[in-house]
Amino acid sequence: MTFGARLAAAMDEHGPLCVGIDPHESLLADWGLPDDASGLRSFAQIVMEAVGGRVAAVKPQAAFFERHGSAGVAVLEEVVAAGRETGTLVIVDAKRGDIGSTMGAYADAFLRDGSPLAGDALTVSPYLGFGSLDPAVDLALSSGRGLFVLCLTSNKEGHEVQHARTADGASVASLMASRAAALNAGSDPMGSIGLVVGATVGDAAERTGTDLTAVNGPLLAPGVGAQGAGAAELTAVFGAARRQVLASSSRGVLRAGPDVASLRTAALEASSEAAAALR
Ligand SMILES: O=C(O)c1cc(=O)[nH]c(=O)n1[C@@H]1O[C@H](COP(=O)(O)O)[C@@H](O)[C@H]1O
Repeated sequence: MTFGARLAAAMDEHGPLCVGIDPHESLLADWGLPDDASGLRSFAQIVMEAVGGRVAAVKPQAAFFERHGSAGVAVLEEVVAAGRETGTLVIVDAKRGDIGSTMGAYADAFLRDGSPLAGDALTVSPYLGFGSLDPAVDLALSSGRGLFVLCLTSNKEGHEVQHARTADGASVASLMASRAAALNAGSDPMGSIGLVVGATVGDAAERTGTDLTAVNGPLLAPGVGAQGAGAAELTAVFGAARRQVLASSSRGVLRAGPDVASLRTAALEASSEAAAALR
């Protein structure tokens, strides 16, 4: 089964929410955990116990694991394995992007069957040119995995690049979206090459001429919760494309920990809110 089909089924079953696993130093402290690999492991285990099998997806943010060195990367591998065991899709948020030949090695690490870091999808940056992602696109599609390509990001600096216009007047963001659309053409219920479009971006899709409905792929929408976006923003930003959206919240949910039951309640509430906003 393709990633697009598996994600559509998971969203139907659990609601359109991805819980971000971002073990910030401050969250580890709030949870009474040490800022080392053992604290990271406890944090990740608590999150997976709370939400594994109950939300559509989780999104471990690689940097928070990498900052603990190889022992932290081992915990990221454990999160990938826990997702597989609980039937929860894992989007590894590593935002990789490089020249094609090196991109092949990143693809091998994050998208190859049998690699311990290969979840169900990977976030990638197309700002070395969308074509530089080809090795990742090829391996994702041939292994039943997916990609989320940065398109309109939630940070305030993103417009410098993403809203810029090329010589023929098209915005960079709209070009990224049309490249994803071409890869997803004809897929049912949706393709496996998604985009990242922040829930905080307001009317950026319209202003940049980015046709999100035409993408026919999943739209990962971070920015829910801690960055200020809620139900109203999800509805306004995505409009007719809202059925493709996987809303993503990290700190907004994680703040409810470390109690497993409270964390689970926060995740399920966020999932219901996203479902209502995106219905
Ligand atoms: O690709 C992402 O996930 C991402 C893209 C984007 O445009 N904005 C964004 O915040 N993210 C990630 O989503 C998460 C947001 O975390 P919270 O603000 O705590 O919900 C972080 O892991 C970010 O790296």
